[in-house]
Amino acid sequence: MDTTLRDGEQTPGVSLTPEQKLEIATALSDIGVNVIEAGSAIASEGEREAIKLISEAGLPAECCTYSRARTGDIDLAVESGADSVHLVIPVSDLHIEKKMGKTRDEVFKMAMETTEYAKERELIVELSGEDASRADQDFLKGLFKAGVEHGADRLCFCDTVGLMTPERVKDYIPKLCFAPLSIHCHNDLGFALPNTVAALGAGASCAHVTVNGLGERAGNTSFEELVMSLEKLYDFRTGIQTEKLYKLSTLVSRLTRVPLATNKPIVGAMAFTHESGIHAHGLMKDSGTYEPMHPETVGRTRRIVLGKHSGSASVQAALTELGYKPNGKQLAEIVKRIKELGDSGIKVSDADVMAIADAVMLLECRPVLSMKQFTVVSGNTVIPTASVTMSVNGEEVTGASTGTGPVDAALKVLQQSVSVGGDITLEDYHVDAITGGTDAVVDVTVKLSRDGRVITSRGARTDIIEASVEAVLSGMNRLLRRENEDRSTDTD
Ligand SMILES: CC(=O)SCCNC(=O)CCNC(=O)[C@H](O)C(C)(C)COP(=O)(O)OP(=O)(O)OC[C@H]1O[C@@H](n2cnc3c(N)ncnc32)[C@H](O)[C@@H]1OP(=O)(O)O
Ligand SMILES: CC(=O)C(=O)O
Repeated sequence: MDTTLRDGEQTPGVSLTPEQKLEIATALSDIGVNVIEAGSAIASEGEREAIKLISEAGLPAECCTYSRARTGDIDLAVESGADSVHLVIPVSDLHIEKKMGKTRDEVFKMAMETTEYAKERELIVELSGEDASRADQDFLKGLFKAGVEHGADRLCFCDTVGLMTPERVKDYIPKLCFAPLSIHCHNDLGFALPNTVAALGAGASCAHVTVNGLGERAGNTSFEELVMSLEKLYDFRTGIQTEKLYKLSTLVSRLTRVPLATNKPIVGAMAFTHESGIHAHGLMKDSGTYEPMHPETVGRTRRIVLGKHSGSASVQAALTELGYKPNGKQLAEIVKRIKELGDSGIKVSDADVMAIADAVMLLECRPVLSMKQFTVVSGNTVIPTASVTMSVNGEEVTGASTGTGPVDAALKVLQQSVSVGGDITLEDYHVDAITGGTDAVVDVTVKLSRDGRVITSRGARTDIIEASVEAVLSGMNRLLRRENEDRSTDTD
């Protein structure tokens, strides 16, 4: 039973429209879920509309609604067209006495009467013990046994605040299977998945799950984690089309506006993403070296991202994927710059890699100019001034210039110092911070022209002045190289 639309929607702040619920229910049914708990008919008009929409959609999955042990709730379940009720009755003394202000006998009677009431209205009844993990197990056993005698089709053991252990589950569950038994676990201590697996191993035949592990507080047993654990670790065929898991997860994340933790198993952004050079190198030889399952099994693809832990194999692979064919020297420089970015605490994005590769590979095109050093002085009491020492066709050239700001000064000194460049004009200058934040990689794009020839080039560095210098130098080199190529053509 998937309860994303009921317990999952009880995640504080989550609220779905009837249409959104139908969209999720359709995806749940399509992936192979048997029972969909669509909501709580008692909760609101919108809930009833959603349950109605889902129950009338003709989905193969059973449409269930949460119901308290109250006839009014059951009436609304009938009105909304649900096939079944998840009929919940508190069973621990804490809940019976403190929350309900009743006795065990009174809740026992409520459970029996409402079970009969629901059965008379032809609903499938899953009689559920709330806070069953803290209940007197003999009382629970008696209530479940009698519930089945009063017509309950299924039973459910709720670990309402996530206090079970797999050991206790194995002890409790076999004694309660008077009818098909469900297990409903919460993840307050991170035990929802192991407790659910233990219950299924101990005789429970149905698991309550939510997509992305949504649900009250720390959530419920995660749908995708349970399915893949059963398939992978227990070699159990769940009947779920696992290759649709990621699509379902992203749909739910988008509609509920609950982002996924990046390290969430199966569906988190990092679940099939690798940065370490040793891992990437191993994966390229055999993906089993560092992946427990093929990403395609759950509808995902592998990603190799680059950072300070990268090695040349992964950088080469990423560049090939991005359409670059660097030579050995260029590759080494790109790896070096990627590691430099990583060392400065920066997450290296694809855009960063492209910008770096563009810059490195353009700079390597038979440079006429190369920078030996540049210095920029700036502040609120000085005129921005830049000085450079460059190699121009193998000769050392130095120069200095002022400007309206440090970037302006740096670009002016480049233009003025390169006599071989002559009247190269800076037509356009554009800055993008690729990753955001003050420590981002700055991507500078410049448009340079000379004698009617216009080219654009880029520089990418964490330092805006360095990026600007790199972009202009790269552009100048391309302009001058073309000019040389033209000259040699003329000579020929
Ligand atoms: C562990 C779980 O996830 S349980 C499911 C939680 N889901 C929800 O709460 C669904 C959304 N809830 C709601 O919309 C509202 O709480 C409603 C419509 C159900 C009830 O609203 P109200 O009538 O204003 O009651 P309120 O929410 O203040 O208190 C809950 C009432 O339900 C009673 N109750 C709680 N659980 C049960 C139960 N399983 N069976 C019968 N009665 C119950 C409480 O004793 C209390 O009764 P009281 O008002 O007579 O004291
Ligand atoms: C019923 C339910 O959602 C619980 O006990 O957690």
